[in-house]
Amino acid sequence: MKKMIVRGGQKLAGEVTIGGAKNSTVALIPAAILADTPVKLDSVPNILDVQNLMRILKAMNVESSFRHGVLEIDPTQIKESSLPGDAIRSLRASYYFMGALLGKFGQATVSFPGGDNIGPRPIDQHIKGFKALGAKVEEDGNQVRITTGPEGLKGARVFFDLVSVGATINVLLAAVRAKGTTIMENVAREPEIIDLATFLNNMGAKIRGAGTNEIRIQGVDRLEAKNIHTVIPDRIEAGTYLAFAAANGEGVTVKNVIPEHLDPFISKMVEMGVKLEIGEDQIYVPGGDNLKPITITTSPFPGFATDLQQPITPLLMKAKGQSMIIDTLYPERVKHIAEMNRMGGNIASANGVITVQESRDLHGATVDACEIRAGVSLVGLGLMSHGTTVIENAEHILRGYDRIVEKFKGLSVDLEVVGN
Ligand SMILES: CC(=O)N[C@H]1[C@@H](OP(=O)(O)OP(=O)(O)OC[C@H]2O[C@@H](n3ccc(=O)[nH]c3=O)[C@H](O)[C@@H]2O)O[C@H](CO)[C@@H](O)[C@@H]1O
Ligand SMILES: C=C(OP(=O)(O)O)C(=O)O
Repeated sequence: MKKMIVRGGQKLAGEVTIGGAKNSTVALIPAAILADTPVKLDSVPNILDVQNLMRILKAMNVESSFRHGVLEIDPTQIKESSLPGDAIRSLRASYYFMGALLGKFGQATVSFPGGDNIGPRPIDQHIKGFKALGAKVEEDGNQVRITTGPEGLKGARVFFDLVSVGATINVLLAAVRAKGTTIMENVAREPEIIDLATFLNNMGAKIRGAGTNEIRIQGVDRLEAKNIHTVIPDRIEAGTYLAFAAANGEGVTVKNVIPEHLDPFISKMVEMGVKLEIGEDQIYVPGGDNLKPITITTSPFPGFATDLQQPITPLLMKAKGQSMIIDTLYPERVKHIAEMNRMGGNIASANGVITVQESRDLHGATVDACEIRAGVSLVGLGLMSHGTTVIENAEHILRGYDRIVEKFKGLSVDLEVVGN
């Protein structure tokens, strides 16, 4: 188990450069197996999810190498094989191999994925989409087996009952090489979906409408990578540093940001009274005082991201009065609350509403990361507290935060990761 040691009372100051988006990268890597040529991705974050995806690729005889943010993947010798269950279970996005393998071979056998423990995470909409394309889906214990007849996948119209990032991406991956046209309605509009569509279109795919609520895909026989694809900046990592800089900073510039991807988050910070200076691709945070409480309701993009409700919580704890969070996507995403209250917080959750009171007397404690965003929010709170905070199960944070120790060092903050 890895532990993160956070010494309280350290202020963030200086610059931090945001890495490539985890939630793009974890879709782009499975998508790479659809290519008939080697693929190169740039601005890839150095995170555990990438290492685990590389292990899954290796099991399929797909060689990959990762150096200085460049990930090279050679899927030309790919073989259908059984995939390592521990790697599959270590991250959510391993379920994208269902769509990608289905697109490539017309069949896939993949274990149920892992990912953050943030409440129920069904995959019924993914399965609905695969079935609409003509696949047969059987669940056998912990495995999902998806097959097609000799005809393979056939383009179809799919209407999703709810907006799901994962289902949109998974069905898109299957449809890219299906015969004919697929029309997906009520799809997610997250920037990471546009990034994936851009990557695939540059290889010859015919995907239109990514970023709107209807995507049309005309299946193609071949995909060839001609250029290196640069992953978009991680808006969740950016939001995390912006919130921590406002809560506990003395002037921080967050670089490599697409401010439009953070509109609802930025407007909530401004509503609190944080005086952000927003440039074309960077945001300066002078630190925040006399903050007003706010109410946040999470929703699919372009709404306030559920992945940022926990990272903004340390900032809400500085506001004068009670803030409220309603997480419509994951009402049970509350693992951080007990841990923060052990550090002197006063947070409660009832009937789907999280209430966050101002907390002045925060102190370090031994706490559990629980999951990626709960874990990182404890880093932010630890820095605002007296004494030392030890965050156990820090692997959760390292799943998705690129070179976090190095980045905090660049902000004059000394974090330590210990253990194996
Ligand atoms: C790797 C990745 O990109 N992860 C993100 C992705 O997760 P993920 O793709 O798993 O999240 P979804 O967008 O699918 O989930 C949205 C909501 O739909 C529900 N649902 C989803 C699929 C389904 O078949 N049936 C169903 O009921 C979920 O329980 C949830 O309440 O989007 C989430 C919501 O923005 C983010 O928190 C995650 O960081
Ligand atoms: C929930 C998240 O990730 P995943 O879907 O990979 O579990 C997240 O990034 O906040």
